[in-house]
Amino acid sequence: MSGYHIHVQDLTMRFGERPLFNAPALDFKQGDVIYLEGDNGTGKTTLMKVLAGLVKPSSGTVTAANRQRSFSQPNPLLGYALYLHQHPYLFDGDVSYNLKLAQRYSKLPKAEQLQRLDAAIELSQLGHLLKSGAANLSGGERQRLALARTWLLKPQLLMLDEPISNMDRVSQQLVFAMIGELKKQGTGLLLSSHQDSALFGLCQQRWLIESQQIRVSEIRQPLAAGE
Ligand SMILES: Nc1ncnc2c1ncn2[C@@H]1O[C@H](COP(=O)(O)OP(=O)(O)OP(=O)(O)O)[C@@H](O)[C@H]1O
Repeated sequence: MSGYHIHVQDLTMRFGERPLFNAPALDFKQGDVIYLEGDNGTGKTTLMKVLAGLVKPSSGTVTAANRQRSFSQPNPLLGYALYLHQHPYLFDGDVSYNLKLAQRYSKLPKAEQLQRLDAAIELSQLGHLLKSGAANLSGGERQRLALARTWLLKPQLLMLDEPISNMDRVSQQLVFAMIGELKKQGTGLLLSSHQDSALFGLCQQRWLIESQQIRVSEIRQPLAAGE
């Protein structure tokens, strides 16, 4: 396997006696844009946490390509695919502080970091709120800030949990545009939703959790004019 690639084999997940889902095989890699669909409580968040290495599956293997277990990194999945929670955690302090703190974790060259910071502020339309306390932001603004922070890191694999749920149209459009830009940059994206969403139009594959099975299917998008 070359590039970033998570491979899942013979996965089962249950909590106590209660089965949640199983999947014979799943692949999530750079360039993939996957729509993860399922009703409330079917296990979308849990699956993302399994792929992020935050939750151990009941059985099966989850492998991160080219990532070795080591003394300093006993769990090769941690930090491999970024996972953005539906209710993201923000740090005390203003918007600018939250962005700068994220930038510290960037491994990109300085010039690219600064370019991405400008782009993140522009795309998330947070320029007028840079000095506002993160705690005072609206729900949509919080989501935009969380995605802007993630954007700074230029992730190879990114999982977004219900990224446009409970947002007004303006925030939805901004987040949609940011996700579209990440797609153009080749970031592998796994986007969860419990309802029909405009995000479906960006995706090439669907993982549907239904009847405790994860079913994979290809999505054939209509060709845009000129294609
Ligand atoms: N640590 C846990 N222990 C026991 N049960 C859990 C645990 N985590 C999640 N669950 C249960 O597993 C089920 C799936 O939860 P999960 O959050 O993954 O679903 P979801 O598809 O993301 O739901 P939603 O669309 O409502 O966000 C839920 O019934 C939840 O209560």
